Amino acid sequence: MEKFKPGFVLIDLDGTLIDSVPDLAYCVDEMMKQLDMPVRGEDAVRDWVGNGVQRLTERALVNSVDGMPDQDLMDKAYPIFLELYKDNNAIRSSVYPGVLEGIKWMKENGYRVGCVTNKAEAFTVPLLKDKGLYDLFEVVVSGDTCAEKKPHPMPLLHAAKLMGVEPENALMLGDSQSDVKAARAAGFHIFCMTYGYNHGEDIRDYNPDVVMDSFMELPNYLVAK
Ligand SMILES: O=C(O)COP(=O)(O)O
Ligand SMILES: [Mg+2]
Repeated sequence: MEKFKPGFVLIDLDGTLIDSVPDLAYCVDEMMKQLDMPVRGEDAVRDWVGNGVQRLTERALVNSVDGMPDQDLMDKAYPIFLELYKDNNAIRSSVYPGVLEGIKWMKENGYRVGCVTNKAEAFTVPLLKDKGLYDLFEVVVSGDTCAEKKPHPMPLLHAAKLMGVEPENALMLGDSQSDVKAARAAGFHIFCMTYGYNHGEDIRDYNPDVVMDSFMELPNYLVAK
């Protein structure tokens, strides 16, 4: 692929910037204990992340990526999860190796960067701040910023509009099929990370433009200053 210089780079959070599963799994399992139900563990939770905390709670309750719990159970469980995650969203989570270096390289080379996530804003902002990432982004679009979440293109188009950049001139960095679908529908270029969460599937099967093992590989595809 020929190197290019997008006018804007929009980066996914969970599974791309930050390994947030340890905190999410802790909260899922504490919730399950409070409900007198079996704990689910990190491996299961890793396959369920990517569609927001409400969908994660539903999946934990039914112990499957598909299906819906009874509304009564959900009404009991979801406030428990939210309360737990409020105090446990940046404790066990960590920034992936290479992320800071990659973003620093982009900024040194004149790139403008933003963050887009399906995580609700009440959790997104404190997590990015705790990990020292928040100030790197010109725009942060959370799961409840727009009427639709990824895989819908709306959050990406919203970010591009705020930045005054045409979608065809924008690049998304993500980890999941929702990122690929949202980027394709919005007209963004899309690079994906191999290390993230994609419901247990290989992200290569979703044909992003580029697949990378680390943000350190960005200079292989993006033009330097
Ligand atoms: O599922 C979530 O809460 C967020 O996931 P995302 O940051 O990968 O969009
Ligand atoms: Mg993700």
